[in-house]
Amino acid sequence: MNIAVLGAGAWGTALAAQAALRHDVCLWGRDAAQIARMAATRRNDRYLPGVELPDALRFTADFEPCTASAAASGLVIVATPMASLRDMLARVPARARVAWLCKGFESGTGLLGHEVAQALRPQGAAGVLSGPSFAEEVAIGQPTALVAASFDADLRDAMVQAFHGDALRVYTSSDPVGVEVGGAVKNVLAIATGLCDGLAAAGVPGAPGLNARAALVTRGLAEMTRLGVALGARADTFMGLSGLGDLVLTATGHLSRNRKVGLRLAQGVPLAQILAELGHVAEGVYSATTVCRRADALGVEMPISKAVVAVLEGRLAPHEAVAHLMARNARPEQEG
Ligand SMILES: NC(=O)C1=CN([C@@H]2O[C@H](COP(=O)(O)OP(=O)(O)OC[C@H]3O[C@@H](n4cnc5c(N)ncnc54)[C@H](O)[C@@H]3O)[C@@H](O)[C@H]2O)C=CC1
Ligand SMILES: O=C(CO)COP(=O)(O)O
Repeated sequence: MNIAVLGAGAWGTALAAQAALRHDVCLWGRDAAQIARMAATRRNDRYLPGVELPDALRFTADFEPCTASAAASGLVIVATPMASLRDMLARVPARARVAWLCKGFESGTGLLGHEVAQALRPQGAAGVLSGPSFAEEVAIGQPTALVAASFDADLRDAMVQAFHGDALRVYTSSDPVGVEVGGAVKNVLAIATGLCDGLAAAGVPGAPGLNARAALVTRGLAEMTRLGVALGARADTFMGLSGLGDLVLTATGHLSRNRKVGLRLAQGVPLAQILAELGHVAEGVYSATTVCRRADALGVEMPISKAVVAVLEGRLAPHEAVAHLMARNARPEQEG
């Protein structure tokens, strides 16, 4: 299969490297100098240091030829952050089957990826590839399970054909709404668990511990599911790879950038400094406000996400956010 991967960050590079073991893959990046370095060294030292990239992987800074051949009969994968999805979808040829890897809500419009795609390419096959998958592990062939979601069965099959292999298991889902809500909200919740664990590590008296982290993950899953169902998702999607699976990974895994944001905020480091040091996108920082805005519009309660927004905006200190959550009234665990 002919595959174009658009965006040469950590995740685009890792997935392109895996797919290049079996397919003709072209990795496009906007920075011509970085692409030239990658072609010369067969490494991506800026975003995925220490990983040897396969000889067969092609690199280019030339958008049209890379997407034209994949659009004809293959697959185009958008691997940029959410903020650039609209721009990428507008540039990809209309006839292409296209899927994206980004996890978030579009700032400003508040749209999920499939909503952006519906607005820009109402007739086109579009989908999302998600699930618990740190780029660093996928890049070196460590076992990983993903979920390929689309309303279009043909596109789901194409994603399986492209990526299912020895190290990657690709499951399918016809619920892109649920898959996208899971991917977006788990980033916000990972900031929350990072905040808790950061307070504990700092030895703050009465700081939340392991009990609190388990409670955050579980109640976070409940609020993620509430929002998803209100947006038209199936509740059982949230018990799958893109919901519970990715939430557990990102909320507890030390490789998570979103979790790192929470840990560093708990140490009192200013957000701007954290983002500058990170060197990668942490989508939860940009999606948190939108998550709450969409939830408010639907009358969905999301107390953990709201506490994260208050900390990101500097309205609550991390320990105050925890106290705020603990002060909520008692309620039934299951609603409805
Ligand atoms: N890193 C990971 O383990 C995973 C990341 N994701 C998601 O994938 C998306 C990308 O993440 P990463 O690759 O990790 O980010 P990253 O921060 O490592 O790299 C982002 C890449 O996108 C490029 N980019 C940014 N704006 C662009 C534009 N307008 N046009 C073209 N290229 C542009 C940057 O130059 C950079 O190469 C995010 O939404 C993230 O949540 C999903 C699963 C795993
Ligand atoms: O989505 C991810 C793993 O599935 C990556 O999470 P972070 O962006 O928090 O590193």
